[in-house]
Amino acid sequence: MSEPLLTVADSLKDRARAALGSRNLILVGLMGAGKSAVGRIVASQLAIPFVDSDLEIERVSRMTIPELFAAYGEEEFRALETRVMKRLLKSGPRVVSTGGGAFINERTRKHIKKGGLSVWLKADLDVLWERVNKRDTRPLLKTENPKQTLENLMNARYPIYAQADITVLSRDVRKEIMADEVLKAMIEAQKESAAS
Ligand SMILES: Nc1ncnc2c1ncn2[C@@H]1O[C@H](COP(=O)(O)OP(=O)(O)OP(=O)(O)O)[C@@H](O)[C@H]1O
Ligand SMILES: O=C(O)C1=C[C@@H](O)[C@@H](O)[C@H](O)C1
Ligand SMILES: [Mg+2]
Repeated sequence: MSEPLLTVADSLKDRARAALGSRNLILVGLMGAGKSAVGRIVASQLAIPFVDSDLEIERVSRMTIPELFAAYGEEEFRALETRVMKRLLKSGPRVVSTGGGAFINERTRKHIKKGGLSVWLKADLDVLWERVNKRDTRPLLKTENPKQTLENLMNARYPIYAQADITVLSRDVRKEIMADEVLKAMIEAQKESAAS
């Protein structure tokens, strides 16, 4: 009896999984880009563990992120984020969705660069705003004009996110489609590095 043919979707997952090897896949980008939502789907497609650094920080500190910011300030939060990220990236493969500021912090960025393949989910202001304005759980956006703050963060941070290994445009399409785009970009990046 002949083997069943692989479907296109299966081969996409298998090829992306092979491209990753034992490295971690680390999603970076601004609040609302879809790191948590898309990362979870990508991990399930690749059949590897998923971890969200914001949730892990909340788990180990037994505090929410707004509580951490209020009690200790951003600097302490960043120090905790660096420690958590270093630990999460020690062994792979896994998909790690980061908090929006993780890749911006120099020490955390070093761990991410060393810890695997980084993917920037890059979105425009309107897409981000549409997603983040529904909840007020992000301390950095508790300002008089949060949309302007988001735009300022984009201007300051986009040149740094651009250092990620791969950039995927986070558009206003279903999360599953975005997850497939991440898998395709992983395969393309592997082809390019094999050719160079
Ligand atoms: N492609 C998408 N289509 C529709 N909704 C999306 C998409 N991606 C994300 N969302 C929704 O937008 C909101 C923000 O997404 P998510 O929490 O994944 O962002 P994030 O990049 O992890 O942000 P943060 O840095 O704050 O953790 C969520 O409610 C999520 O379900
Ligand atoms: O963009 C940021 O700096 C942040 C994003 C969130 O994921 C959280 O990590 C926190 O609210 C800070
Ligand atoms: Mg998130």
